[in-house]
Amino acid sequence: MPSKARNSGAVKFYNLSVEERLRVLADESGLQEGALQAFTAQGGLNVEQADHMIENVAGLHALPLGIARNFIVNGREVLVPMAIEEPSVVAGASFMAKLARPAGGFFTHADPPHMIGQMQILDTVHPQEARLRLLEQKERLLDDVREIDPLLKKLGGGPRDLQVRVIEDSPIGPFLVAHLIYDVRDAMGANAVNTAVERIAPAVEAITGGRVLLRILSNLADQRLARARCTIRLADLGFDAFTPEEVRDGIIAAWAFAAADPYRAATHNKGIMNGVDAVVLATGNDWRAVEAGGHAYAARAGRYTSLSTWGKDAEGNLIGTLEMPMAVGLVGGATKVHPTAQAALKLMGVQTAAELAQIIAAVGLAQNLAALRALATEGIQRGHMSLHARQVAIAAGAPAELVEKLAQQLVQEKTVRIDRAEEILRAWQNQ
Ligand SMILES: CC(C)(COP(=O)([O-])OP(=O)([O-])OC[C@H]1O[C@@H](n2cnc3c(N)ncnc32)[C@H](O)[C@@H]1OP(=O)([O-])[O-])[C@@H](O)C(=O)NCCC(=O)NCCSC(=O)C[C@@](C)(O)CC(=O)[O-]
Ligand SMILES: NC(=O)C1=CN([C@@H]2O[C@H](COP(=O)(O)OP(=O)(O)OC[C@H]3O[C@@H](n4cnc5c(N)ncnc54)[C@H](OP(=O)(O)O)[C@@H]3O)[C@@H](O)[C@H]2O)C=CC1
Repeated sequence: MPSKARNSGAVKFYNLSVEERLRVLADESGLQEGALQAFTAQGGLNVEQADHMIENVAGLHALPLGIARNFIVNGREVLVPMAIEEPSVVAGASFMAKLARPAGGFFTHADPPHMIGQMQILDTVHPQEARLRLLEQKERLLDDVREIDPLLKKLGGGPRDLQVRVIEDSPIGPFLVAHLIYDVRDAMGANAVNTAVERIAPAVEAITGGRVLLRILSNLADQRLARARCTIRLADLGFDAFTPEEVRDGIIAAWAFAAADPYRAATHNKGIMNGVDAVVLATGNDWRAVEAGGHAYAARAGRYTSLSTWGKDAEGNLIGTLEMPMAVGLVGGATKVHPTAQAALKLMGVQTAAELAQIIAAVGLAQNLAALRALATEGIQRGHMSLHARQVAIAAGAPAELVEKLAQQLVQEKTVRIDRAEEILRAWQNQ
């Protein structure tokens, strides 16, 4: 069901209580009363459910779930759930989505959900000849794979290609690698792919005369890229004493640093992953898989670099792009089991895994912009630390009724430090 969210920037959402926010979200998304119950402590994952998810369960580990506002993705208003412990990320994403709105928000698309299953083929007498034998039998092998999963076949998924290459230089000498390209539809796809490569391995051994050792999905899902772009009008970039041109050119120079230097690129991409991981996590998807894929893709040319690009268009507006592997699903893993993940998907109103992947790319790009805009102007600490101050106040032992007051005091003093927070608390208690 598509989300009916109206212009989510119209409400000062962050000034509401948690209960009021839930009511606003239900109203904006057109969901039934109670559909977002899973966002509350009473309605989320319980220990009994958790006990069936992993091993040796001893309890639950909760994270804050915030909602990024103002996102327009391909013309549609989207409310974006983000599970993250770090202050200023949700605010930064919401702010940049607001800046992107006048030029239409985010424009995204994604490749078909093609995942790669790898087979490592050892002990062939002549790897190059074995490669050709395998390619000659490609259609027969793909036909065999097609029959493994009738549901996926019915849904329009299944095998798409078999690619074979020889790795000439490895610590154990040359060997053959086959990639089964598999359309996993709305799944992340690890299980379907792993099943398929394990099933066809004996046939691969018979054809090549070799021994198939590893049969496993590759997390470098470079056949399943998600892409997002946005334009920020020059006029909307001015900020404090900084002219729009200074902000734009600062952002471009900050990106150039990441494009050219891996030490900076790691931090730059961490900023992108602040947004990406938070949505991946909120929807019950495997963030290790997305992280591994993203960083491997960033190093694909043999040198680790930025996942995004920033530049200017003919009118001088700022333009940003992000392209990265996005292996996320709507059906498998924890997405179907975790009640909060189910509610998060409903709130976004996504129908396909590809649609979810595109929203995640948009959030990654917005998050990158938030960090670059702050870094290239006032620095990261003012915006970040003023929101971080509440966490420092809690860590210093402030009771709930004093958290906000203490945080404000720390920000005012420009000393967001736990020792100072403890000192202030002691002074208040002795009054
Ligand atoms: C934090 C802001 C947004 C403040 O920015 P500001 O200028 O103080 O904000 P504002 O009060 O003018 O409000 C502007 C908009 O921000 C949002 N906003 C504002 N306050 C809130 C709030 N309390 N709760 C929710 N949303 C908030 C909201 O959308 C609001 O619009 P409105 O709704 O009022 O029309 C800005 O300073 C910012 O974007 N900073 C960067 C945040 C960031 O990148 N955090 C990541 C943590 S640092 C890191 O891990 C990565 C890094 C930095 O190393 C990556 C890298 O190096 O590239
Ligand atoms: N390297 C990695 O990243 C690895 C990750 N994992 C884990 O794998 C999990 C994700 O695996 P995944 O295979 O997605 O999950 P599942 O196997 O749980 O779910 C996918 C299955 O759901 C069924 N299905 C129902 N409807 C659809 C639909 N519309 N589109 C596609 N499939 C549908 C299909 O199974 P059927 O046809 O059989 O009913 C499909 O194979 C994650 O938990 C991840 O952590 C595991 C191993 C390695």
